[in-house]
Amino acid sequence: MSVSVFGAGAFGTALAISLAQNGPVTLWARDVSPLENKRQSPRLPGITLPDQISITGDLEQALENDTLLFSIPMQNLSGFLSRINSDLEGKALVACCKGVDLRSGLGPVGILSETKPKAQAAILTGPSFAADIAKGLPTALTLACTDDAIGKEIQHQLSTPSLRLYRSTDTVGAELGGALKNVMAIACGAAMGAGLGDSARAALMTRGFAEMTRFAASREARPETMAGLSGLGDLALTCTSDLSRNYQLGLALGRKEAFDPSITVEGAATAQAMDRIAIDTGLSLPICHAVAALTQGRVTVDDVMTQLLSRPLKEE
Ligand SMILES: NC(=O)C1=CN([C@@H]2O[C@H](COP(=O)(O)OP(=O)(O)OC[C@H]3O[C@@H](n4cnc5c(N)ncnc54)[C@H](O)[C@@H]3O)[C@@H](O)[C@H]2O)C=CC1
Ligand SMILES: O=C(CO)COP(=O)(O)O
Repeated sequence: MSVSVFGAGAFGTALAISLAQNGPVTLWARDVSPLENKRQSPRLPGITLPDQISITGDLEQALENDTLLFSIPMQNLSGFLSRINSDLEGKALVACCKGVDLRSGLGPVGILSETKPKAQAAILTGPSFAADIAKGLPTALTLACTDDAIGKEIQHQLSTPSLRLYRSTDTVGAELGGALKNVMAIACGAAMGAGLGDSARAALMTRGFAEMTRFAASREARPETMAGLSGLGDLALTCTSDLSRNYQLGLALGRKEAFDPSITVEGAATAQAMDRIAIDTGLSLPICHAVAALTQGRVTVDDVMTQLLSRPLKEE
């Protein structure tokens, strides 16, 4: 089966580099010139693309392959898919992005399924920094697809000597884990940036995980998915590493420093999307609510901590 990756940012390029160990890969980019000139992505400087990767800006050509990976930021995924006229029947569409779409409240699998119902949607998600994947460092991810036979094919096709994929049929749980852990990483970064300490971060990670699990249960996701790579695994990575952009945004907010708005930070829009869902459904999602207010500049870290700590005492 042949593979195309759409989106030549850090993650799309890293995946293409890893997959090139298995055979030819097509990498579609909005702007091919930096890739063609230097055989490097500006988002992954210093890492040269292997010859197995063909770069193209021609959407139709890239769509000819059987398995299509979408590494486009979440808030742009729906708009990008609307540019594709074909129904992509018979193809496997693998979401490689994390978040909840602000307009629809859907995750990436939901967007793929709604836009291209004749194709098979799946998601590749879990703890992985693009630079680690591109360097061939060992990484384990979740590949979730509701059709287990197709999931098995994709799992084998996308596993490489350094990228180990675990399979699941719980696409809802997998997409929620990846989306929500970014919100929690902003909260943890903010706590650390404001000097609140490691104990506060541990509390936020744990209560954040409880919030993720509670919301996932309301969507009938499986608890073990939340406890796996796509949930707890990615939460642990993103809430504790300075390499995470979501955590970096949190640090900047906690330190009252500016943050470059061109950097892809999925958790900010996702917090807003989750806050809307919480209002609509009556579910309690206090950390999502706090991060939505914080990233929109409506409150300070001090306000957020006062709000969170003054909530009524409850059972764990
Ligand atoms: N960078 C990382 O370590 C990881 C990123 N991810 C996820 O991958 C997704 C993409 O993130 P990155 O690659 O890191 O971001 P990035 O900022 O490095 O790259 C985003 C790419 O998407 C392209 N793009 C943006 N809007 C587009 C549109 N409307 N049409 C076509 N192309 C468009 C940009 O040109 C750019 O090449 C995010 O959802 C992120 O959460 C997941 C795991 C690891
Ligand atoms: O999703 C990631 C790690 O699994 C990357 O995290 P950031 O988007 O916060 O950099």
